[in-house]
Amino acid sequence: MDYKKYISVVENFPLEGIRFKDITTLMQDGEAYAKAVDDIADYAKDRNIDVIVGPEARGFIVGCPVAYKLGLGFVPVRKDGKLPREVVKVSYGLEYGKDVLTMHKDSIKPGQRVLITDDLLATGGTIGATIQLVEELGGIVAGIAFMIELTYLDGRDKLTGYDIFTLTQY
Ligand SMILES: O=P(O)(O)OC[C@H]1O[C@H](OP(=O)(O)OP(=O)(O)O)[C@H](O)[C@@H]1O
Ligand SMILES: Nc1ncnc2[nH]cnc12
Repeated sequence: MDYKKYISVVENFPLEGIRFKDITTLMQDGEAYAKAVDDIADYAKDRNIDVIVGPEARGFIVGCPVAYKLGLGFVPVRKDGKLPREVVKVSYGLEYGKDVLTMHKDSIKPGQRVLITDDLLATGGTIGATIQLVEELGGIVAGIAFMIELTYLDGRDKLTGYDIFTLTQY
């Protein structure tokens, strides 16, 4: 599928100079959204995944339907102050800011094989922080899947040693 046909590129959002890749137009199209989920689920199938992990908010849009399709659980990674029980925390930088991510301490069991999902790989800050949280809990990052990769930001360089799958690249 030519995913770029369904993704909108918005200039200067949310800041001057950023070319925002908007997946809401892809999600609006049932066939394109289903194909994106199926392609990521196919990638995950041979990787012996126990659980899917995705960061708020767009990581949920990708990870939850993949988890449902594979019959697996989904663990949310959330910004600080959103999860009600004991958490592990990490701070990280993004293409346009800085934030703190958290995960419930009991959400991953040591040795579980994890697929991390998100809509987009930019600088790799969000996924680098998500990997740190998963590994702090003893999880094994068995794969990382994105709909979009912004190759000009070299996010992959922060993720060397991990298996990365992306549906389309800019
Ligand atoms: O590779 P990075 O430089 O970390 O950038 C990519 C991240 O930025 C966006 O999330 P954002 O923090 O804007 O939050 P949202 O999903 O809640 O919109 C996007 O959904 C990725 O998670
Ligand atoms: N250029 C971009 N478009 C959409 N989401 C993003 N997250 C970080 N950079 C982004």
